[in-house]
Amino acid sequence: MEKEKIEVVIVGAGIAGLATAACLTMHAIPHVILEREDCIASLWHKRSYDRLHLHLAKNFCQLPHFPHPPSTQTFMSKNHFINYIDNYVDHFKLQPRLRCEVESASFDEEDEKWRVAVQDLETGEIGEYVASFVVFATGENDQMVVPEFQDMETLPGEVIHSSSYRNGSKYKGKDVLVVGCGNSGMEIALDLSDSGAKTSIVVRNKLHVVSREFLSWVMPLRKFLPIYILDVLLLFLCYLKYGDTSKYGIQRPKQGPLHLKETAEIYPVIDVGTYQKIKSGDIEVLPSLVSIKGNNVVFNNGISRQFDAIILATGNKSSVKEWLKGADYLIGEDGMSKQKYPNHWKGRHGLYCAGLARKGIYGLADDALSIADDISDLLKSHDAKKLN
Ligand SMILES: Cc1cc2nc3c(=O)[nH]c(=O)nc-3n(C[C@H](O)[C@H](O)[C@H](O)COP(=O)(O)OP(=O)(O)OC[C@H]3O[C@@H](n4cnc5c(N)ncnc54)[C@H](O)[C@@H]3O)c2cc1C
Ligand SMILES: NC(=O)C1=CN([C@@H]2O[C@H](COP(=O)(O)OP(=O)(O)OC[C@H]3O[C@@H](n4cnc5c(N)ncnc54)[C@H](OP(=O)(O)O)[C@@H]3O)[C@@H](O)[C@H]2O)C=CC1
Ligand SMILES: O=C(O)C(=O)Cc1c[nH]c2ccccc12
Repeated sequence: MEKEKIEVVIVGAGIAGLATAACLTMHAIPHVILEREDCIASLWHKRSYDRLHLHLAKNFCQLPHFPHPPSTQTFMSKNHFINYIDNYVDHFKLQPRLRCEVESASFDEEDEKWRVAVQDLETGEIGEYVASFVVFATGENDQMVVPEFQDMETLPGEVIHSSSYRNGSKYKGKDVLVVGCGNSGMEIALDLSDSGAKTSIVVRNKLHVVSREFLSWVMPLRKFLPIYILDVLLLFLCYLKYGDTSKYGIQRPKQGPLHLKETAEIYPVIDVGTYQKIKSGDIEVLPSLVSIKGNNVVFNNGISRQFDAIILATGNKSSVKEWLKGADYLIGEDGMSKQKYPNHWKGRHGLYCAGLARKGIYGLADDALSIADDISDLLKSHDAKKLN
């Protein structure tokens, strides 16, 4: 591949990258979207389980300039959302370059341009884009977090990460352990149990279980009421619904769910039926996993159990630090935006990040709008200077 000049390079054709491209299209700004996978929105197509429904109501889950029609269900299914993204791409005529991985990006002080090194994963060819602006939209969930447990390799059964789990059909009648009780682990445990697997889940820390409906009542009030009042309201409603969750091995943190989301970027667990199954004993809660010795999995309360399969629902992380160097002022150790919200999206010399502030879909939609507006303003002022 040759050297190619373009105004804006967008890294990642997830929804953040696509939204940014759509907003640039609205400003008629030339750009290219580079995507490592062979499809757009790879997280939704390839790295999520079948029964997934969005946790937030549809009005929090739409991309810029393309609202959901009134007929759309409140909590969209994964397939419905994928369909929406496909329509978005068609509507804005977006044409990402697939199977093209960005390997590095650096700013050339001399000609004040970004040099973005890419590899065509089909041909192995290396190429370069020269751009005035780079937007990285590589996601907060790009790489699996896989813990190493002592002697893990001695387990004869299957061990997979939650991103490879699709449904529970092959686990019927099997003993399955889910490690991790974030939103993925809790819903996968429910799915396994519904599919007839004998299901256990490791809960090693305190967490907030909140109802999806209650959260959707409280979310729109964020504009009018302080978080601590909303947390009191949400926890009161959850208490009426769930009672004291600590009786069943789930202790709530001292601080409220929305406060923790806001200050520590910890997502609450949105319950879609798992808690009832824990209460009824259909799903067993176990403490931290210590080691694996052949068939035996040992927990920190001393008990040891046997499992046919383990699903590691232990989360994901950003990968941007691997290829983007010299931007430590913008990206923290965790590969997420480091600058304070809402000014987290803009770096120096035309560098931007979209979707790395842990603000869900509507957060990345805001990022896309802000970034495209900013690039448009810069280009206009640049043109005005040239004319003067
Ligand atoms: C199972 C699951 C369910 C979720 N549900 C919700 C929800 O209901 N509501 C919500 O608000 N959020 C949800 N999230 C959070 C979710 O991460 C975001 O909403 C959204 O998908 C993020 O989009 P993104 O474009 O930022 O990242 P991604 O969708 O991860 O897209 C990033 C893209 O960049 C590509 N890429 C990465 N590095 C490179 C590189 N070097 N070169 C080229 N391409 C690269 C990747 O292949 C990927 O396609 C969910 C997350 C998970 C894991
Ligand atoms: N329907 C939807 O909208 C869905 C949305 N999501 C979103 O996707 C993102 C990723 O979620 P998810 O995949 O659940 O990842 P998370 O990072 O949210 O959760 C990971 C979980 O694994 C636990 N864990 C990590 N390491 C270990 C270990 N060694 N032993 C035991 N437990 C461990 C963590 O516990 P600890 O807290 O102790 O570290 C935590 O409970 C989130 O933003 C989530 O909200 C996910 C699924 C569905
Ligand atoms: O509003 C935010 O800060 C978000 O990140 C959106 C969001 C995604 N999942 C959630 C769960 C509870 C509260 C907000 C969110």
